[in-house]
Amino acid sequence: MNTLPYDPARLAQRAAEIVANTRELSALGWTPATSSNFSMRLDEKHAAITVSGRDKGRLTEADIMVVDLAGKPVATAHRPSAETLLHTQLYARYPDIGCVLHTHSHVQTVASRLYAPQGHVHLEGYELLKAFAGNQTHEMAMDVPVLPNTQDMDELAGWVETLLDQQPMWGYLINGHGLYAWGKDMAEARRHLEAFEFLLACELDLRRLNA
Ligand SMILES: CSCCC(=O)C(=O)COP(=O)(O)O
Ligand SMILES: [Zn+2]
Repeated sequence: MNTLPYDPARLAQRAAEIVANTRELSALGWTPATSSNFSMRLDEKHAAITVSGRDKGRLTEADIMVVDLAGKPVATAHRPSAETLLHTQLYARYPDIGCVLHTHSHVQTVASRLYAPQGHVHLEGYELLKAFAGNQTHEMAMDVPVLPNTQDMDELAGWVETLLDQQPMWGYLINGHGLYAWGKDMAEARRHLEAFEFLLACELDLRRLNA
Protein backbone atom coordinates (compact mmCIF):
# COMPACT_ATOMS: atom_id res chain seq x y z
CA MET A 1 0.00 0.00 0.00
CA ASN A 2 1.32 3.49 -0.86
CA THR A 3 1.37 5.74 2.21
CA LEU A 4 3.27 8.51 0.42
CA PRO A 5 1.39 11.66 -0.69
CA TYR A 6 2.62 11.12 -4.28
CA ASP A 7 2.80 8.19 -6.71
CA PRO A 8 6.22 6.48 -6.28
CA ALA A 9 6.01 4.91 -9.73
CA ARG A 10 5.63 8.35 -11.27
CA LEU A 11 8.56 9.62 -9.20
CA ALA A 12 10.72 6.75 -10.52
CA GLN A 13 9.73 7.56 -14.10
CA ARG A 14 10.37 11.30 -13.68
CA ALA A 15 13.68 10.69 -11.86
CA ALA A 16 14.91 8.51 -14.74
CA GLU A 17 13.92 11.23 -17.23
CA ILE A 18 15.68 13.96 -15.22
CA VAL A 19 18.84 11.86 -14.84
CA ALA A 20 19.05 10.97 -18.55
CA ASN A 21 18.55 14.58 -19.68
CA THR A 22 20.83 16.07 -17.04
CA ARG A 23 23.65 13.78 -18.11
CA GLU A 24 23.26 14.94 -21.71
CA LEU A 25 23.21 18.62 -20.71
CA SER A 26 26.21 18.08 -18.47
CA ALA A 27 28.12 16.43 -21.33
CA LEU A 28 27.58 19.67 -23.27
CA GLY A 29 29.41 21.53 -20.48
CA TRP A 30 26.29 23.38 -19.35
CA THR A 31 26.44 22.28 -15.65
CA PRO A 32 30.00 23.09 -14.44
CA ALA A 33 31.14 22.48 -10.85
CA THR A 34 27.86 21.02 -9.43
CA SER A 35 25.89 23.99 -10.78
CA SER A 36 22.41 23.83 -12.31
CA ASN A 37 19.18 22.20 -11.15
CA PHE A 38 16.34 20.31 -12.80
CA SER A 39 12.78 19.41 -11.94
CA MET A 40 9.59 17.83 -13.24
CA ARG A 41 6.04 18.07 -11.98
CA LEU A 42 4.72 14.92 -10.29
CA ASP A 43 1.13 16.04 -9.74
CA GLU A 44 -0.83 19.17 -8.81
CA LYS A 45 0.91 19.39 -5.41
CA HIS A 46 4.40 17.92 -5.89
CA ALA A 47 7.53 18.13 -8.02
CA ALA A 48 10.65 15.95 -8.37
CA ILE A 49 13.86 18.03 -8.14
CA THR A 50 17.61 17.55 -7.88
CA VAL A 51 19.16 17.34 -4.41
CA SER A 52 21.35 20.39 -3.64
CA GLY A 53 25.06 20.30 -4.34
CA ARG A 54 25.21 17.10 -6.40
CA ASP A 55 27.54 16.74 -9.38
CA LYS A 56 25.01 17.00 -12.21
CA GLY A 57 27.27 15.05 -14.56
CA ARG A 58 27.16 12.01 -12.27
CA LEU A 59 23.53 12.14 -11.23
CA THR A 60 21.60 8.97 -10.31
CA GLU A 61 17.94 8.45 -9.39
CA ALA A 62 19.02 8.70 -5.70
CA ASP A 63 19.85 12.38 -6.35
CA ILE A 64 16.22 13.22 -7.09
CA MET A 65 13.81 14.11 -4.27
CA VAL A 66 10.24 15.35 -3.84
CA VAL A 67 9.11 18.82 -2.76
CA ASP A 68 5.69 20.41 -2.41
CA LEU A 69 4.87 23.51 -4.42
CA ALA A 70 6.02 25.75 -1.55
CA GLY A 71 9.45 24.14 -2.02
CA LYS A 72 9.40 22.07 1.18
CA PRO A 73 10.87 18.51 1.19
CA VAL A 74 8.30 15.71 1.25
CA ALA A 75 9.03 12.33 2.92
CA THR A 76 12.82 12.78 2.71
CA ALA A 77 15.72 14.11 4.77
CA HIS A 78 17.50 15.40 1.66
CA ARG A 79 18.04 19.13 1.07
CA PRO A 80 16.46 20.33 -2.16
CA SER A 81 18.20 22.62 -4.65
CA ALA A 82 19.00 26.03 -3.18
CA GLU A 83 16.92 27.44 -6.05
CA THR A 84 13.86 25.22 -5.55
CA LEU A 85 11.54 28.22 -5.20
CA LEU A 86 12.34 29.31 -8.77
CA HIS A 87 11.01 25.94 -9.94
CA THR A 88 7.99 25.56 -7.69
CA GLN A 89 6.74 29.10 -8.30
CA LEU A 90 6.26 28.14 -11.96
CA TYR A 91 4.45 24.87 -11.16
CA ALA A 92 2.23 26.70 -8.66
CA ARG A 93 1.39 29.48 -11.10
CA TYR A 94 0.95 27.46 -14.30
CA PRO A 95 -0.79 24.05 -14.09
CA ASP A 96 0.40 23.24 -17.64
CA ILE A 97 4.11 23.55 -16.85
CA GLY A 98 5.65 20.11 -16.36
CA CYS A 99 9.41 20.71 -16.43
CA VAL A 100 11.88 23.45 -15.37
CA LEU A 101 15.56 23.38 -16.39
CA HIS A 102 18.32 25.62 -15.04
CA THR A 103 21.86 25.59 -16.49
CA HIS A 104 25.07 27.62 -16.20
CA SER A 105 26.57 27.37 -19.68
CA HIS A 106 29.44 29.63 -20.72
CA VAL A 107 27.25 31.33 -23.34
CA GLN A 108 24.41 31.92 -20.87
CA THR A 109 26.75 33.34 -18.25
CA VAL A 110 28.61 35.70 -20.62
CA ALA A 111 25.32 36.89 -22.17
CA SER A 112 23.83 37.54 -18.73
CA ARG A 113 26.78 39.81 -17.83
CA LEU A 114 26.89 41.61 -21.14
CA TYR A 115 23.16 42.38 -21.29
CA ALA A 116 22.52 43.01 -17.58
CA PRO A 117 22.79 46.81 -17.94
CA GLN A 118 19.91 46.91 -20.45
CA GLY A 119 17.92 44.28 -18.53
CA HIS A 120 17.15 42.00 -21.48
CA VAL A 121 18.53 40.34 -24.61
CA HIS A 122 16.56 41.31 -27.72
CA LEU A 123 16.07 38.40 -30.16
CA GLU A 124 14.50 39.18 -33.52
CA GLY A 125 14.28 37.68 -37.01
CA TYR A 126 15.66 34.24 -36.21
CA GLU A 127 14.02 31.15 -37.70
CA LEU A 128 14.78 29.38 -34.42
CA LEU A 129 12.31 31.65 -32.59
CA LYS A 130 9.73 29.16 -33.91
CA ALA A 131 11.18 26.64 -31.42
CA PHE A 132 9.27 28.45 -28.66
CA ALA A 133 5.75 27.15 -28.08
CA GLY A 134 3.12 29.38 -29.67
CA ASN A 135 5.44 31.04 -32.20
CA GLN A 136 4.56 30.44 -35.85
CA THR A 137 7.01 32.72 -37.60
CA HIS A 138 10.51 34.19 -37.47
CA GLU A 139 8.89 37.61 -38.00
CA MET A 140 8.63 38.30 -34.29
CA ALA A 141 10.78 39.53 -31.45
CA MET A 142 11.41 38.29 -27.95
CA ASP A 143 13.13 40.08 -25.06
CA VAL A 144 14.80 37.59 -22.72
CA PRO A 145 14.85 39.27 -19.28
CA VAL A 146 18.12 39.50 -17.31
CA LEU A 147 17.50 39.63 -13.56
CA PRO A 148 20.06 40.68 -10.93
CA ASN A 149 21.61 37.81 -9.01
CA THR A 150 20.93 37.38 -5.29
CA GLN A 151 21.12 34.58 -2.73
CA ASP A 152 17.70 35.67 -1.44
CA MET A 153 15.37 33.30 -3.30
CA ASP A 154 12.22 34.98 -2.01
CA GLU A 155 13.41 38.26 -3.52
CA LEU A 156 14.42 36.62 -6.80
CA ALA A 157 11.13 34.73 -7.02
CA GLY A 158 9.32 38.03 -6.41
CA TRP A 159 11.08 39.65 -9.38
CA VAL A 160 10.15 36.65 -11.53
CA GLU A 161 6.49 36.98 -10.48
CA THR A 162 6.53 40.63 -11.54
CA LEU A 163 7.93 39.66 -14.96
CA LEU A 164 5.37 36.88 -15.38
CA ASP A 165 2.60 39.40 -14.62
CA GLN A 166 3.87 41.58 -17.48
CA GLN A 167 4.54 39.16 -20.34
CA PRO A 168 4.31 35.54 -21.46
CA MET A 169 7.79 34.02 -21.39
CA TRP A 170 9.64 30.71 -21.57
CA GLY A 171 12.80 31.70 -19.71
CA TYR A 172 15.05 34.33 -18.18
CA LEU A 173 18.71 34.95 -17.43
CA ILE A 174 20.19 35.80 -14.03
CA ASN A 175 23.22 38.10 -14.13
CA GLY A 176 26.52 36.22 -13.78
CA HIS A 177 24.59 33.07 -13.00
CA GLY A 178 22.71 31.23 -15.75
CA LEU A 179 19.43 30.56 -17.49
CA TYR A 180 16.01 29.24 -16.45
CA ALA A 181 13.79 27.67 -19.13
CA TRP A 182 10.60 25.65 -18.88
CA GLY A 183 7.88 23.88 -20.84
CA LYS A 184 4.91 21.55 -20.66
CA ASP A 185 7.19 18.50 -20.51
CA MET A 186 10.87 17.59 -20.70
CA ALA A 187 10.95 17.64 -24.51
CA GLU A 188 9.49 21.15 -24.71
CA ALA A 189 11.64 22.52 -21.87
CA ARG A 190 14.76 21.11 -23.57
CA ARG A 191 13.76 22.57 -26.90
CA HIS A 192 13.36 25.99 -25.26
CA LEU A 193 16.66 25.66 -23.37
CA GLU A 194 18.55 24.67 -26.54
CA ALA A 195 16.91 27.47 -28.54
CA PHE A 196 17.91 30.05 -25.90
CA GLU A 197 21.46 28.72 -25.88
CA PHE A 198 21.75 28.85 -29.69
CA LEU A 199 20.20 32.32 -30.03
CA LEU A 200 22.30 33.80 -27.20
CA ALA A 201 25.44 32.37 -28.86
CA CYS A 202 24.40 34.03 -32.14
CA GLU A 203 23.95 37.38 -30.39
CA LEU A 204 27.36 37.09 -28.72
CA ASP A 205 29.01 36.25 -32.05
CA LEU A 206 27.31 39.21 -33.74
CA ARG A 207 28.57 41.51 -30.96
CA ARG A 208 32.11 40.18 -31.49
CA LEU A 209 31.97 40.44 -35.28
CA ASN A 210 30.48 43.94 -35.20
CA ALA A 211 32.96 45.16 -32.58
C1 LIG B 1 28.22 25.81 -7.42
S1 LIG B 1 26.78 26.37 -8.20
C2 LIG B 1 25.97 27.49 -7.07
C3 LIG B 1 24.51 27.21 -6.86
C4 LIG B 1 23.75 27.24 -8.16
O1 LIG B 1 23.68 28.29 -8.79
C5 LIG B 1 23.15 26.06 -8.72
O2 LIG B 1 22.58 26.12 -9.79
C6 LIG B 1 23.20 24.74 -8.03
O3 LIG B 1 22.61 24.77 -6.78
P1 LIG B 1 21.92 23.45 -6.19
O4 LIG B 1 21.61 23.82 -4.76
O5 LIG B 1 20.69 23.20 -7.01
O6 LIG B 1 22.91 22.33 -6.34
ZN1 LIG C 1 22.22 28.22 -10.45
